[in-house]
Amino acid sequence: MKIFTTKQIAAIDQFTIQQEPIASIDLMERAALQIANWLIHHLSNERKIIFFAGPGNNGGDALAVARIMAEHDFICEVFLVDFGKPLQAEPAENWHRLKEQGKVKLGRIESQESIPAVPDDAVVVDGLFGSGLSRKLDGLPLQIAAALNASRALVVAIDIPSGLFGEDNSNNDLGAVIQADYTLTLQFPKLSFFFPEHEALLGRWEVLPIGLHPSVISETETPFHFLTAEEISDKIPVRKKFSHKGTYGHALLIAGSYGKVGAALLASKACLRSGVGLLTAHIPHSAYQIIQTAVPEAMCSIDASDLMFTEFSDLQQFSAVGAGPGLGVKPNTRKALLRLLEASPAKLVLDADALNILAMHPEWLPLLPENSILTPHPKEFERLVGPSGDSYSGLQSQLAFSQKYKVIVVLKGAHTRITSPDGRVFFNTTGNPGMATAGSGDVLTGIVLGLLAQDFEPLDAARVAVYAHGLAGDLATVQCDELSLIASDIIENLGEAFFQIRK
Ligand SMILES: NC(=O)C1=CN([C@@H]2O[C@H](COP(=O)(O)OP(=O)(O)OC[C@H]3O[C@@H](n4cnc5c(N)ncnc54)[C@H](OP(=O)(O)O)[C@@H]3O)[C@@H](O)[C@H]2O)[C@H](O)CC1
Ligand SMILES: [K+]
Repeated sequence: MKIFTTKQIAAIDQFTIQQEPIASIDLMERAALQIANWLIHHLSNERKIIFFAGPGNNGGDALAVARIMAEHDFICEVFLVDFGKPLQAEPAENWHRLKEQGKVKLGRIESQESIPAVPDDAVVVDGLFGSGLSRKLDGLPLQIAAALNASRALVVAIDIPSGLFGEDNSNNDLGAVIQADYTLTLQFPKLSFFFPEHEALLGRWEVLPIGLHPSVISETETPFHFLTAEEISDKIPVRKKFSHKGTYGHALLIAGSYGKVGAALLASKACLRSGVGLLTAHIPHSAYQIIQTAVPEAMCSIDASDLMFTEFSDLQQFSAVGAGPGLGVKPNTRKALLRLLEASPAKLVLDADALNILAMHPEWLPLLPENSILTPHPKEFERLVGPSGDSYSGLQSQLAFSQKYKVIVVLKGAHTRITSPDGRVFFNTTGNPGMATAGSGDVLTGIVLGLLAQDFEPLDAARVAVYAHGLAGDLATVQCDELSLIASDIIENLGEAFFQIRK
């Protein structure tokens, strides 16, 4: 699904008003009804709701929601922030409707002294600023945000917590932003919702549809997307009756070293659970019995070294190669990785120590075959590209790296993000904090490898693998607390995850 910038959303909004057609006051009412409906279903009407309304349409939404909630017998109080200019258009009309209704206590905030005390058991609806925020908070809005952040009331933000920009917050002061417990965002999540440092500002966020016009949504281009099952399900082919294991590719996994054989084991199992026809695990001699016993479905290619990866044979027979989990970074392993890059496998996924070796030898980066998939966690990514500060800047570095070396980068995290050499970005929406556990990344590498070997387009392999990996992790928590989740649980649930994606 597409993620639009706040500027694009305003344009889509205008198009909807003209083409549907719908009056802008009625579109605001539609948004307000959605928000009010959510609040009515999630809150007790014994809790007082205090609305803070700003000068723009975000404030207009808040005024309309207060009126609707009052009709449903909620105790509402509204504070309009007075910026010394009269309200315009839809916000002015909603202020008028609220006064006419006469069910809501109305107040104005003109200075710090008139900021009301907020009881701990109240609910605050933040309608100060939304997607029209033009500068970071200062003066009175900053004082209001500080007062709300100091209170223990539950805060629900309309569209976006006031003070947070929809995209680039690299120059923002995040301490000045209103900290919401819930963010009810209209029609589309904003780009900044996918960045970890904003988690505490957004709380839990939900997207409420307001019926913006489908044709303009499909015509408006954006590089930013989030992954949904609907958009990837057709990438997973239905198996043909007369197919055989040769139809589904032969993967070579180069993984494990003495003391880190588990990484090879987890990646092998995950690869096999992802539909590959044949898997050869290239492992040090000492890992042979372990792998043959624990993963009897895999064939083994045994390194001359007892301890680590130092050599490989002809790559001709393999449809995809994966390297990295548990390899270590010893000099002989580094040399062998260089030879692997020089052999230029057509489909390649690199993870963990393979990436650490690349960070030690950035001069090898140009050897990466086009459309190779790299799956770093944030620390590995930082070793590769250097520190990049906030997430927005980090995203720019990730895109630049993908474009420079023509590779797909899968940066693992709460919203794992995939950048492609053509400039597109995909954020994942599955997964949970229980997956921050040893071996979870090895499982992802195995899935990517399994899909690549079956001849998935590399970008599709990355997208399906990331989504399925997260979904399997989510399914694992149905029976098991996040705290107890281990990487093997993700593998156990892969079958059900693929099943659900296909549906
Ligand atoms: N399509 C939709 O999603 C719909 C969204 N709706 C709601 O509309 C807002 C966006 O409304 P908009 O009026 O464009 O913007 P805001 O309400 O966020 O605020 C703009 C006004 O605030 C002033 N402003 C901006 N930043 C500051 C600041 N830091 N300090 C003080 N004042 C500020 C701005 O003044 P300027 O000087 O910048 O002109 C404006 O006066 C969206 O978020 C939704 O809630 C619709 O209701 C339905 C469709
Ligand atoms: K807001």
